[in-house]
Amino acid sequence: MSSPILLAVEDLTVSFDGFKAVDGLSLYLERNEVRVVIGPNGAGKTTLLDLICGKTRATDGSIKFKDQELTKMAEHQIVHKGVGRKFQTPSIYENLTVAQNLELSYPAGRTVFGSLFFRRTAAIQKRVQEIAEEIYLDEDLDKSAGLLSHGQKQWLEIGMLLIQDPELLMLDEPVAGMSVVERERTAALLRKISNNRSVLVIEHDMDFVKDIAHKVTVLHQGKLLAEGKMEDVQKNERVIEVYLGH
Ligand SMILES: Nc1ncnc2c1ncn2[C@@H]1O[C@H](COP(=O)(O)OP(=O)(O)OP(=O)(O)O)[C@@H](O)[C@H]1O
Repeated sequence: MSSPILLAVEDLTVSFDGFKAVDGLSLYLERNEVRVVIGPNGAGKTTLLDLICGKTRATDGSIKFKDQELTKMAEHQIVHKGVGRKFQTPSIYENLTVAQNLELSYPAGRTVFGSLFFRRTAAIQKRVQEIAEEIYLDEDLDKSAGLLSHGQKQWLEIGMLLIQDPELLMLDEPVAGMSVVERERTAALLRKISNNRSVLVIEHDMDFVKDIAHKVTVLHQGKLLAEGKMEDVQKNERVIEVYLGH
């Protein structure tokens, strides 16, 4: 049987000119877990995701994904291992349709960029349809992505990651700027996604966090301040002092 731990971060540190944005952090993420990382501005949340996806190099410590060390790998290799990352601003192709955006993200899609319109195989179309249903965009497949609402654009980008079937999906503030209804649908989407993959989310919206988190990790000044179920973390006096009380 495979280990329940999908991602093991141990003693991770990154120092920018002597300033430790992430400082001796350890964190273990299980398969099918939704983990939310919270903490005040500058706590090191985004830097943690940057380290895991290879955008930033660690100064010290280790990041193991399925027992393989990621800290020395290039970003594209990490993607290939099964780690998907969504940044705060959606990076979709606004002048292509929803379907085309998804097709381009299909694992073989980029290599057929030039001949995209001739290579819509049945397998790709089926997968695009499945993903579009999952992200609530199956009725908008032929719509230009630029015409979608802000929330729909966020879902499309999640779909563009899902079509690559990552085992770990990382999202930076996925519901920022979304309406209440869009937030609820995003929570349902993330719960569904985690049936067969792990999700690591940075979020400031506490109602949303309560809705999705199996466990919460609180960072403060690059270090682990608290970790556990949201109901317990909420009662932690230090967490209230540095973050939730504000
Ligand atoms: N490349 C870099 N060079 C120098 N300092 C950096 C770099 N990247 C991040 N930092 C610093 O590290 C600290 C942590 O930043 P980070 O963006 O990870 O915080 P955060 O918890 O995501 O905050 P927010 O909630 O505001 O997004 C900040 O003080 C930031 O200025």
